[in-house]
Amino acid sequence: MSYVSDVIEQVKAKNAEQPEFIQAVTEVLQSLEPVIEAHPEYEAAGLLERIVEPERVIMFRVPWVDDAGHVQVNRGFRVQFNSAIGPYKGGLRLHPSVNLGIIKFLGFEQIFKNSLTTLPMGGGKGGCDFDPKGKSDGEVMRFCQSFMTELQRHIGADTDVPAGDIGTGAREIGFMFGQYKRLRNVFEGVLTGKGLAFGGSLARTEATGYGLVYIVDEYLRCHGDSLEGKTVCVSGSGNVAIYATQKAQQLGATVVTLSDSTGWIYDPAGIDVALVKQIKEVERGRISEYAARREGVTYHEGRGVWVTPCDIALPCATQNEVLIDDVRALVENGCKLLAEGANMPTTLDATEYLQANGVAFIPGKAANAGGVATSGLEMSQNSERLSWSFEEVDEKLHGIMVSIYHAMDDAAKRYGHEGNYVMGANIAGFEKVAAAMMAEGIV
Ligand SMILES: NC(=O)C1=CN([C@@H]2O[C@H](COP(=O)(O)OP(=O)(O)OC[C@H]3O[C@@H](n4cnc5c(N)ncnc54)[C@H](O)[C@@H]3O)[C@@H](O)[C@H]2O)C=CC1
Ligand SMILES: O=C(O)CCC(=O)C(=O)O
Repeated sequence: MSYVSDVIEQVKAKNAEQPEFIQAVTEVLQSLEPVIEAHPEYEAAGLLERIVEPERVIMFRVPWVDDAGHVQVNRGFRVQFNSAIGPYKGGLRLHPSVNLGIIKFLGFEQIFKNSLTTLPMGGGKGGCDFDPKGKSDGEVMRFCQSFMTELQRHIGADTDVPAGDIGTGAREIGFMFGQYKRLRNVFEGVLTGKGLAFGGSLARTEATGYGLVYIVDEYLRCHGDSLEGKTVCVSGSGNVAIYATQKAQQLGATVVTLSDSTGWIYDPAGIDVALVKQIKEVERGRISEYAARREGVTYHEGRGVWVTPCDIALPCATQNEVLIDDVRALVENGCKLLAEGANMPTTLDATEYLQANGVAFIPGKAANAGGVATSGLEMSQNSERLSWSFEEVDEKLHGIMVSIYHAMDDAAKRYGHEGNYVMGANIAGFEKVAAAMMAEGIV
């Protein structure tokens, strides 16, 4: 058995109840096989055994009182996965499905994604099985204060810098920042995605969605094509989905679908972004309301976005939302490119099917890295106590996405797998982390 297969088996045995973590590790390690073969010193240094084990896992009680006066208890997590190239960095997910395995998969992916940005950020992720949906602002505030009361002792601007993810937007980050400052008596860039009035960066809100479209645009440009006139399917209707839709349409594409956990909409005229923002960001309502308010739109219960014919698919909701039947439909309908806005939205078999059928596949750790890259730019602004203009941040974001495309494309070519961006992104992200871990000794 090869060193890589051996470590994958160890991870499966040790983490049998964490399927998403096993899935992420399997995908990354398998694609690193040629790099590991070229570097026998990695095995001697136990590099892979160390990289799949978080440096620290923190799990804690989050008690809070709801509006009816009842005590509620949730389970909070922070996985500080790898600090070889910088302070831990990664979002906080608030969703009832959150468990240790999901946070570990997200933290593991974050190591390589953050490395791809070229900025000095290690990998981490956290969250809680709390559901902000249907809660009052007061309940969300009391929850966030309780969550931060424990988390604050483990984080800091040079130690670990959390941010948003599913269920954690500007409101939640504001409440958490307020509690951190109150308990630690220090005003520092301990979180990113902050409001503009207290150290947030312009363009961080838009960054993940815009970055996704920038990398797609660079891929198309390098293949003599563009977004002009393309039909695009997007899933989700949160932060990433909204700004990916906006940028794709600004560059001449028509986005015809969006979804949430209850259903999806088809709008052949192209999504009205202002209406989605009103429903999702202001009213915190359901995507079904979009169909009720706009002519010519159909609403479907359940999942099903990927049966819609499109040139480009951008899954922007959650993990494992693109299954084998979905990709069969996409291929059948002539889809030419899938880029992951969400983290690991495509299952392993679906990914392989796309690659085998000539669909370009850009994995999340490259395609959605614009969010954390702009968080890195927010950290730089906080450190120098300055704020850059929207145009300046957006231009840097664009440059980073273009460089990620070429880093992943070059790495795939260097190892003889041109066009395999899963391999390219994993290898390019791994190389810097591996070099740092080797230099830092057995820690
Ligand atoms: N916000 C960010 O900067 C970044 C987010 N991501 C990833 O992008 C994805 C979306 O995150 P955000 O837009 O920030 O979250 P969000 O909370 O703003 O939106 C999430 C969207 O996904 C939908 N969704 C969640 N679970 C679902 C399910 N089981 N089935 C169908 N739809 C579901 C929600 O209804 C919502 O529309 C996640 O995978 C996240 O990890 C990745 C990089 C950065
Ligand atoms: O902006 C950040 O620090 C984290 C973004 C994130 O959670 C992600 O890239 O999945």
